Amino acid sequence: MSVSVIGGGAWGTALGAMRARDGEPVRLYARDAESVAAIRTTRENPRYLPGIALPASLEAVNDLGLALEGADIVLLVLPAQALRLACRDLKPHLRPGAALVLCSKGIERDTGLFASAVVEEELPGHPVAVLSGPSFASDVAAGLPTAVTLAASEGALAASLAQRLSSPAFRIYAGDDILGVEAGGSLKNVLAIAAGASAGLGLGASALAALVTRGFVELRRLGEALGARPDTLLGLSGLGDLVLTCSGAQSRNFAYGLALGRGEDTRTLKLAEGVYSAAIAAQLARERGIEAPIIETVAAMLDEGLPAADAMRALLARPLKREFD
Ligand SMILES: NC(=O)C1=CN([C@@H]2O[C@H](COP(=O)(O)OP(=O)(O)OC[C@H]3O[C@@H](n4cnc5c(N)ncnc54)[C@H](OP(=O)(O)O)[C@@H]3O)[C@@H](O)[C@H]2O)C=CC1
Ligand SMILES: O=C(CO)COP(=O)(O)O
Repeated sequence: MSVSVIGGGAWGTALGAMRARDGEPVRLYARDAESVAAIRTTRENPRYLPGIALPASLEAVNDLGLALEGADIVLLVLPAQALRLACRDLKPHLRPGAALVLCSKGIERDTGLFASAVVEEELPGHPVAVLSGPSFASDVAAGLPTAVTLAASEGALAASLAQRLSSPAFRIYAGDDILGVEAGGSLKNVLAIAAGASAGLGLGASALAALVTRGFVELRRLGEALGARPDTLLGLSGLGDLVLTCSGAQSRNFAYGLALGRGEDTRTLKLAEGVYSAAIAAQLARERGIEAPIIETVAAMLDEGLPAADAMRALLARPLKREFD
């Protein structure tokens, strides 16, 4: 069963390198011809993963047809907002029955859909799984130990993909709660922006712990309202990834919040999926009558220009209440 990776950014390159480390041939599609040329000649992806040597059996290509030729397992590793259009480009080249493993962590802004629902609409008939959990691209590309979740609606598919895609340093736990995995992976990015803003304002480690904990309450409330199972949200793809992403500036979402807190320019920062998911996450919460003040506050900072200091003051000024309702 051959594996192809679509998306030559940090995460696609890291996952391709992880699979190719033991000499397995893996094709990595990047739409940017310069990145492809650089990977082929220097065995590095200088734009997205500088300084990390890529295995020789990872073949970078700029042609979707070639990337997907004979591929039985296709990892889609794209920003959530780019996924729908990319699916339309992939469609004519996909092998019938090829399994699609979705690696985006975000909510489509215009529809409120997670990746699996987008792919269901655009590429019906393909078996679908989602891969998510605490895993920085640079750690995985460097071969450091990582554990993540892979969920598919059929348990047998999840188990076989987990077996096929795991490596000694990349442990994949199988599951069947696609929506739970997607909700955790998307909402933790929004919450990490709040954590970064708190750090950028110099509010200290205690405030950070409070934000992460109360953020997790929101992740659980909204995740469950969207149909996630409680256990999933407590697992690697929920609590696990929230903890990692709120742990420091190695996270792009945390780094984005840090810049907001410090009043720095955010325009040149790397992809932070939470920026694109915050407003729709807040809307999904409102529509379901879910109290999500941290998510609402992040959306207000991003979309209404609410200064980070005012945002944190507003959170602190909320009426006191029981911890658990
Ligand atoms: N980085 C990480 O540690 C992790 C990331 N993720 C998730 O993976 C997803 C991708 O993130 P990541 O790889 O880090 O992001 P990057 O910003 O590093 O890379 C994004 C890649 O997607 C490509 N791309 C964008 N739009 C399209 C398109 N329409 N067709 C083809 N390629 C396209 C970009 O190409 P171009 O260069 O031409 O713009 C680029 O190669 C996100 O949802 C992220 O949350 C999940 C786990 C870990
Ligand atoms: O999803 C990630 C870690 O699990 C990567 O987080 P960032 O996108 O914030 O860097």
